[in-house]
Amino acid sequence: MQNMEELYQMIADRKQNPKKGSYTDYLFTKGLDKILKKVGEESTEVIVAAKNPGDDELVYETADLLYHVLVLLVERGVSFDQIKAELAKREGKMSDYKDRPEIKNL
Ligand SMILES: N=c1c2ncn([C@@H]3O[C@H](COP(=O)(O)OP(=O)(O)OP(=O)(O)O)[C@@H](O)[C@H]3O)c2ncn1[C@@H]1O[C@H](COP(=O)(O)O)[C@@H](O)[C@H]1O
Repeated sequence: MQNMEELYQMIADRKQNPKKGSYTDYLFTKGLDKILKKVGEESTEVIVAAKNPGDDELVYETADLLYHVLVLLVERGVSFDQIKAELAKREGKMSDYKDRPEIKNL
């Protein structure tokens, strides 16, 4: 069982120590534009899956999207701790969302 942080570390390790034949290595070799294209494709697939009945396709496509987002973060040098810190900052602060100016102006 792999949690998100472990998967991030595995992907980061692939970048540091490329493994021939690895799909992750293939993405890093292709570069940022290819990774962004995959994130875009996988996002669309999640949307389509969510509109279809049943959970299996949605679960599968969400796992694909999360993996590709983690590859993107590693490629851009954003650490998993940065994401955790951002989420932690929001903890307990988002319940008054209706008072936030950017929401009011929608
Ligand atoms: N979690 C994933 C994971 N999720 C999805 N994928 C790959 O993402 C690809 C998505 O499928 P697509 O059909 O959209 O893409 P494709 O046609 O294969 O590729 P493109 O030609 O579109 O680039 C598949 O090849 C999947 O194998 C993943 N590949 C690797 N991992 C994990 O990443 C870690 C490193 O794995 P390696 O890449 O094998 O080193 C391991 O822990 C793996 O479990």
